[in-house]
Amino acid sequence: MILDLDIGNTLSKWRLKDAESSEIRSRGAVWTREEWRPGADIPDLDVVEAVRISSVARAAVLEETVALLRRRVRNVHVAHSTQEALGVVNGYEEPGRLGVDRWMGALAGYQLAGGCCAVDCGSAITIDFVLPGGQHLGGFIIPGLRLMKESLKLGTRNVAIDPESEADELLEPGRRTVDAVNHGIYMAAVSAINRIYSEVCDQEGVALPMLLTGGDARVVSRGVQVPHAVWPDMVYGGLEACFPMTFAERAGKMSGAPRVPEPVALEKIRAGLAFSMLL
Ligand SMILES: Nc1ncnc2c1ncn2[C@@H]1O[C@H](COP(=O)(O)OP(=O)(O)O)[C@@H](O)[C@H]1O
Ligand SMILES: CC(C)(COP(=O)(O)O)[C@@H](O)C(=O)NCCC(=O)O
Ligand SMILES: [K+]
Repeated sequence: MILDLDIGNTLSKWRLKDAESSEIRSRGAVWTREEWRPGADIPDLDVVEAVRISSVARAAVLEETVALLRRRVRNVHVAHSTQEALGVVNGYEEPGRLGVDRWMGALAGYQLAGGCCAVDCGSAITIDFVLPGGQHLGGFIIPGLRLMKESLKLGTRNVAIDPESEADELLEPGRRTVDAVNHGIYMAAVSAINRIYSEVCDQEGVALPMLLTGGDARVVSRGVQVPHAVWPDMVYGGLEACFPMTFAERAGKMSGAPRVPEPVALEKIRAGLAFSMLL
């Protein structure tokens, strides 16, 4: 079995993948803050022959996790943000400082769609752009939904936005604190994503397919007007592309990859921008 780890600032997600069939056997998540201890809903390492890790947590957490795993597993691969990989050139002045989860998302998005806009709705919401030729432009970072809520200190932190609630419901003025907060942070997130996407596509003269991932992707997806696809395993896709092990991965196939969304015409994006400028 292959154990893939996506260690974020809130949750450490893991996924067990069958090395022969490429089938995903199980998955789970534990809070990143706590030590990464066996038994706490993580898989039995005896069945694991290789581990692939994307981590943005503190170096100490990663070192501890790698040390623990190396005692039990032969192959442990740790992903890093590099100057270039798989045809993508890192747009950061200091490539190593780009969050590894963002780099994994950019690589997976490029392998799937070529040029793309990769949005990861986690502790932070990150929005990255890769041009059709593989040039990563850098991106934008805004607080994630939970962080925005916590910053308000209005005691609404644990009241998540109901992923099943109607999108237009979230456009209504809130008549209770929790609704005022949830509608506000939802609009902040989706408005930023819609506008940033349009501005960058306008600047670069290309309409890019958008791929959405992260724990809040389902909620945010409902408000994103840009044609997009939700790919929960996009960060894992970057690990599969960087460290291909199964037959399917060697053929460039990434688990759970969605059909590439058809962007709207650039003219339409530009018209939308012009109109929003008039408001
Ligand atoms: N089981 C969960 N526990 C905590 N947050 C969750 C959970 N499921 C979804 N979320 C939402 O997803 C976000 C964390 O998503 P994730 O992409 O895992 O973050 P990160 O990669 O930054 O750790 C939280 O901000 C929260 O809004
Ligand atoms: C921006 C992030 C905190 C997002 O991480 P996440 O929301 O997945 O926990 C992470 O990508 C990170 O630590 N980046 C390093 C700084 C940068 O990308 O510029
Ligand atoms: K993430």
